Amino acid sequence: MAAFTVESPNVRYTDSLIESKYRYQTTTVTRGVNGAHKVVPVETSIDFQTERRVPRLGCMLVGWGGNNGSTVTAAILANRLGLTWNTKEGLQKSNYFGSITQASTVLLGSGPEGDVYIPLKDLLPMVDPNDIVLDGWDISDMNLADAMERAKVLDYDLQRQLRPHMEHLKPRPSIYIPDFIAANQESRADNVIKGTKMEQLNQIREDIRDFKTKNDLDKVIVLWTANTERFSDVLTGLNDTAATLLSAIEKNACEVSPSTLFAVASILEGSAYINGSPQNTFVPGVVELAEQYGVFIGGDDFKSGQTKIKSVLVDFLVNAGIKPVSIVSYNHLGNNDGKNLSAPKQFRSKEISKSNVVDDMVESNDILYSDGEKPDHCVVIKYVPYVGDSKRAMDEYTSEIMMGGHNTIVVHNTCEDSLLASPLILDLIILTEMCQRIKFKVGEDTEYQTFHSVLSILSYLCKAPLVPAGTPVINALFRQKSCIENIFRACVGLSPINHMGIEHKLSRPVSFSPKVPEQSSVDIPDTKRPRVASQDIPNGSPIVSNGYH
Ligand SMILES: NC(=O)c1ccc[n+]([C@@H]2O[C@H](COP(=O)([O-])OP(=O)(O)OC[C@H]3O[C@@H](n4cnc5c(N)ncnc54)[C@H](O)[C@@H]3O)[C@@H](O)[C@H]2O)c1
Ligand SMILES: O=P([O-])([O-])O[C@@H]1[C@@H](O)[C@H](O)[C@@H](O)[C@H](O)[C@@H]1O
Repeated sequence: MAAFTVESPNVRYTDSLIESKYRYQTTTVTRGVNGAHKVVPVETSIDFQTERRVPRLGCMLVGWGGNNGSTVTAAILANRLGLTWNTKEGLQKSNYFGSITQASTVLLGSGPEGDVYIPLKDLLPMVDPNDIVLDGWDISDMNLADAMERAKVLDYDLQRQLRPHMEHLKPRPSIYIPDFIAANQESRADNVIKGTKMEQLNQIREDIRDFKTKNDLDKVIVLWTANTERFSDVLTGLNDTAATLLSAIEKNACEVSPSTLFAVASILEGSAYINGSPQNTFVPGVVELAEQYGVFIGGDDFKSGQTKIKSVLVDFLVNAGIKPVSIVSYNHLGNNDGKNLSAPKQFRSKEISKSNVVDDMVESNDILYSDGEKPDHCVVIKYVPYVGDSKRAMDEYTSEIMMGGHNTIVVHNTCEDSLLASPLILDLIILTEMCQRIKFKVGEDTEYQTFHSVLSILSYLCKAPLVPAGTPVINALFRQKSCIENIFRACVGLSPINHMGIEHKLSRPVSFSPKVPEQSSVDIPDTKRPRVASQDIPNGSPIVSNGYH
């Protein structure tokens, strides 16, 4: 049963669709000749159409046998089986903490009983992670039970219960080109596809088809969680267009990376492709191919830990009128990801994706920063085997405050790297699939369209968000979350949450609910009834409650 239904003349539910007629309001700003801004409020009608049927979804992970791949597989199985396990702190239950779709709530609206929150996953009909069918590739042939043990992420008592469910899961052979990942990975590569690039591409395509047919799936999404590659050169005639890239693959050109081959194979099979690592898989030829085939691509690099905090903290500082001038971020970790990143070219890919994350916030404030001015920003990662997957992140933020003062904030974070990334993998898959079922018709347009192939709504989950050419890159975390929430709200005909709360700020109460029917328009199960603020009284005139009254 749906968690709520919207009663509005602008929203229609059919057996297969949710249709909403929406007024989209934006503001266009241009700079006039005299330098003053000209500001025009713009309103456009948008008809949204969302397919209600949740498909049978499969996901293929590239790097399935790695720490992230084995951990997310274990987490899905443990949740599906409802497993509990003993730890020194007591009994632990399976959960999906860290996933915005599964473990975060959104404000639906307010009513006589106060604010009502529901899980993000209930805003629209989304795939349940427990139902995702998994498969994948790895250059290491280790089965998933052994891979989970190798990863040393999950408690022993949980591993013990999961082993029989994971032993039979074996990654398919993958594409290994030693030049793209660190030389220290070579000993893992015992499960590789031989042949030319064209033959390798065809094998991956065949694998996707095979997985889809054998599991009777409606859709497959492919996600790269394999090792970080070095950046590829982008060259005219090699990978600058879809045609040159396909021809380069036919000619077995060296500079086509394994991840680019996976992306091309997915696109040709009509499967969305997501890049959880920092390398430039999405060379211009891949982007053009995705546009030609109308397939979603998204990335780059999971925004899991230190960078996520940075995209909150710097947003807060700059929006508070405080000027960050030096950001120094140090990391050490001892998992295989850390080992791979100890090689300079692979580290460089990560350094690039971790470094641009404050750009939009800095550029938004020309009181604090002059044109082109940026804070010093230094990113260091060191491999320390002993700490395993338990990543240490240390950050120092130094800012200028009023009248020449300085404010230094130091953050120390210790956390299992793969338990941060696994819920992001789920969100990326679930949100991508959800977006595949949304269509919209803008203004006078007579035909429905889908989102652009470059699925920038995934920015929340990515360190270096990939966006359609010419559109803004947003890194600030709460702007990114609002984007997801408000687009999904629009699909069910609800206006964006604007936090104005005018109804609570009036000196003379007036009714704000002329269209709300007698019975609440929102059907909420009793367990989800909101807590009622004690100061709420029926006639709408609020009692001041600030701790003194
Ligand atoms: N854990 C996090 O918080 C986090 C955050 C952002 C990005 N990432 C990125 O996610 C990726 C995976 O991280 P991890 O900790 O699982 O690393 P990992 O080294 O444990 O796993 C990667 C797996 O990929 C396999 N592999 C390498 N090249 C391959 C290829 N061409 N085809 C198929 N398999 C291949 C390896 O054998 C390994 O099993 C890394 O690139 C990492 O930088 C992780
Ligand atoms: O998400 P985050 O903590 O900023 O970044 C992390 C890096 O700092 C870490 O060194 C790396 O191994 C992880 O894969 C991840 O990219």
